[in-house]
Amino acid sequence: MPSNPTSLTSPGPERAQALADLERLSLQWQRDDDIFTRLCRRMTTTLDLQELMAIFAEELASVVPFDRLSYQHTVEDQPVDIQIGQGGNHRCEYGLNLGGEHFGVLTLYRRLRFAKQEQTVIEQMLGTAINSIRNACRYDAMWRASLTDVVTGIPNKRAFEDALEREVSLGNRHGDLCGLILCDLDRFKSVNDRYGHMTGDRILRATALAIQGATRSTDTVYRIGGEEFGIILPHIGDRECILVADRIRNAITQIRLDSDSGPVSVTASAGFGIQARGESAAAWFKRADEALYRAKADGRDCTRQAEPAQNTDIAFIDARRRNDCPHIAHGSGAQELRTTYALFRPTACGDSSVCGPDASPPFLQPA
Ligand SMILES: Nc1nc2c(ncn2[C@@H]2O[C@H](COP(=O)(O)OP(=O)(O)OP(=O)(O)O)[C@@H](O)[C@H]2O)c(=O)[nH]1
Repeated sequence: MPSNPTSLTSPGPERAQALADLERLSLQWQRDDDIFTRLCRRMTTTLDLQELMAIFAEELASVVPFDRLSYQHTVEDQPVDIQIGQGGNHRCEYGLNLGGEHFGVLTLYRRLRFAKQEQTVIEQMLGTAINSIRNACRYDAMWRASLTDVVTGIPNKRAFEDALEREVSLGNRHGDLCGLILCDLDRFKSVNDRYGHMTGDRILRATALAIQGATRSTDTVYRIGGEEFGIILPHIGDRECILVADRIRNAITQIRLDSDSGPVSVTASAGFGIQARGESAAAWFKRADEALYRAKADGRDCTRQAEPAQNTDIAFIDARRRNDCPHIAHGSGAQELRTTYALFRPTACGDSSVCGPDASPPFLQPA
């Protein structure tokens, strides 16, 4: 520390001395690499709990070896379970609390019992890390809340859109196609009008549960509108998808709620479509939505299948070819592919089996 910080602002030789002290201090700080300072610096570089625990484990292992670190917590009703390393039958367990709030349980395992001195260092390191762990837990809670519907507690429209995009990328890359069911309660406005909004909310919650109960654990259910639900179903074909859509509608029809104005029940309409190769998320959703619209127009309480996708098979073939051809090296989705193909076509590599003139899909026109 400068011997007297106020001399930094006073003219004369005292200021020169204070500046020299300050410079020494800053150099010393930059050189300081004790374990606690380093841990503190590294723990502020991320808000991701998994990364944070990896940093903590790495720094701790450099002073107190251990076989396994386990961190368990519940954020927004969802379990967080991080495991680093394996083995060890002795354990030290720490409940992480700060300002009266709980931020999970961290447990260290080892074949050899932890000595008292080691426990002291572990506790000091946890004391250094706890603020960063708290910040990461809060960030995680906010992030999860932004993807969760407040009425039903299931993932919301934003989560649905992310998931649909993810499925489209996976489907186009691996050819493993998914089903999409859109399910909408019938004349829900009249339920609200007749039984009240609170009962309407209870119906929405019961619907979410009914859909989850009628689908596999690998399927995901989202509330994507007022009384509209989206269900993404991996590894499914047309025939199975219609059965699931009807099973969902049947489960919704079974819902019975008591209210001041008598028992409440609802029906639902559904539209579904299997993702087509090369199809964009927006186009896939639009097909399923049009099918739902037809189900409503056909009198409700029924399921309708989406029309087949347009041209996407050819676009998918082109996507495969694009990967093989160094001249056609970017873009994704059928729409973009057409442009990409048209732009890059004139400079194609000349290998006719990959991108020669004979292989040109008929709908692709030069830009
Ligand atoms: N209770 C409750 N109602 C909601 C919520 N969000 C939207 N709604 C209601 O859902 C109803 C949707 O009405 P409409 O879009 O006319 O559709 P509908 O009455 O179900 O008719 P169809 O879909 O054509 O069968 C409206 O009354 C909205 O107020 C919610 O979070 N809770």
